[in-house]
Amino acid sequence: MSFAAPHDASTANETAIREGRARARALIREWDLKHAYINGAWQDADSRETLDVIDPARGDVIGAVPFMRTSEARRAIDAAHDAFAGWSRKLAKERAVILRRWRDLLEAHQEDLAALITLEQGKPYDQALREVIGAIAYAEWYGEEAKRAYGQTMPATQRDRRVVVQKHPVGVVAAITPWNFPLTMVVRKCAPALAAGCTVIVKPAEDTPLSALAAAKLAEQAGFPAGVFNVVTGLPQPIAEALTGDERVRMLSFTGSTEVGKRLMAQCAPTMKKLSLELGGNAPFIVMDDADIDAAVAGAMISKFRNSGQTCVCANRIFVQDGVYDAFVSKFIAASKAQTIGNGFVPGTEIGPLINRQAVAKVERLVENARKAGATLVYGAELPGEGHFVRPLVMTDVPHDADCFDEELFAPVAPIYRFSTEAEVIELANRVRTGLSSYLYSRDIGRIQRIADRLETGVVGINDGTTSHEGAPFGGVKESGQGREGGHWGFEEYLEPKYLNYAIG
Ligand SMILES: NC(=O)c1ccc[n+]([C@@H]2O[C@H](COP(=O)([O-])OP(=O)(O)OC[C@H]3O[C@@H](n4cnc5c(N)ncnc54)[C@H](O)[C@@H]3O)[C@@H](O)[C@H]2O)c1
Ligand SMILES: O=C[C@H](O)CS(=O)(=O)O
Repeated sequence: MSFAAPHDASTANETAIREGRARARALIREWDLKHAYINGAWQDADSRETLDVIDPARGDVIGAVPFMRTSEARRAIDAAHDAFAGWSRKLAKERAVILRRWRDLLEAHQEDLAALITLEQGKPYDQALREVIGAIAYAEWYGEEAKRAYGQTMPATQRDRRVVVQKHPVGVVAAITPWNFPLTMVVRKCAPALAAGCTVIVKPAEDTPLSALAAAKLAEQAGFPAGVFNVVTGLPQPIAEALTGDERVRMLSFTGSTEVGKRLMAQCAPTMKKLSLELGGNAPFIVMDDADIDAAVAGAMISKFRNSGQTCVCANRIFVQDGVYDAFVSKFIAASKAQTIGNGFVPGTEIGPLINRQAVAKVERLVENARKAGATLVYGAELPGEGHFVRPLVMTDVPHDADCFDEELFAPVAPIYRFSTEAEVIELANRVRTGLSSYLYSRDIGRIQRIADRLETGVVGINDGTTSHEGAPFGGVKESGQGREGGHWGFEEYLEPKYLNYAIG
């Protein structure tokens, strides 16, 4: 399968691309984003080796970061461990002030940070800006939450006893983050951890390390003490082995694929680390006969194609009930055809490139498998492609035993499945090993509640294709992970309760 070329390289588009790239590259240059950040110092790899960072839209090198391995990861653990006593003993209010400064700096630089995200990850600029706004929201939330690590007293069961419950920070936290939200995933983990009094070592995805380094630059300016916030760059395994194998690291917070999550879970077992795992999804998007079809199409477009289909909550299986199937399919194809694909810096672009060649190869494999299994490709032009661009693809008649029923497509490819009854679609929706998010379009409140009660996911969008909220407990069940991010739930992940039992004589 070949891939769409970016929309026409008109003068106006080329100017927008040139200016956007220039803005992002100026940030990389002026903030000197070519060193990792350990113990309050910007450091190179011990070997002086570097890893290139690639623009997924153009395929060219846009930067380079230190290729660090075990020794540098150990130095980061030393720093975080040494800094923990001082940071955890600060008043919650003192930590809150620094977090608020970090939030304000993220906001002050939001447009430059968005340009950096578009350059290293490829998403359209307006979506990148929304990502930065999302990161600001998490930093704001946890700057406030820092002061709410509330304990508890409880009625004594003996006259000469009193019980007091306190909350204590877990300790040193390792945070391993994905490439699809290169800034928000860092802030969504580090803000609650830092608010709780933990110290953090971040290992960002090797495809998108620059946003994490930019976050560190602003953390330094915000006043986090040396060793409290560290970023180690490089290929994952040697760094992750050091982080998971060291007993001084008391928690791993990981966002990424279920496959890697399982591996890291096993690596953490010997040192009994606390885990927060935000793993893979495979969202069912359910459209009932009584749904508002136009609203369902609009919601499916957002849920399917946001971030070029590269989010953990993207609709991965679209289920449409018999009575509205033909109407939905024709409207959805028309809307898909209208999507503007190309370089994320061009205003109005809705779909950018996939992150890398492996992602393109994966979607090629899944589409070819579905076609051979009997799926019909009802829209998806065979265009000469370049880079990592994949035009929106709509498939119908997809068999339930096609690989894409169980695997995340992580691309702008929409498999549509027909169903007849509530019971059938609930069984189909739940027939997978993951359970992160799901979507349900209906106007019958009884039907909505009946189905939502039985969907095996951590998040349900009701007549809505997006579900992000910094105060809500985001996370999944089954093989989508454990733990939650967002709100007080995300804060408690980084706290341990301790109860004091007083004999008062
Ligand atoms: N649940 C969520 O909140 C959420 C959010 C974003 C992405 N995801 C999931 O992440 C996946 C896509 O992201 P991805 O491709 O970056 O995932 P990935 O698992 O390949 O990589 C995620 C992170 O893990 C690191 N990593 C990779 N292999 C490793 C190993 N063997 N040991 C240690 N670390 C390793 C990577 O360098 C990266 O930093 C999808 O499955 C998506 O659903 C989930
Ligand atoms: O990709 C995973 C993100 O968590 C999706 S969202 O930004 O939280 O909706």
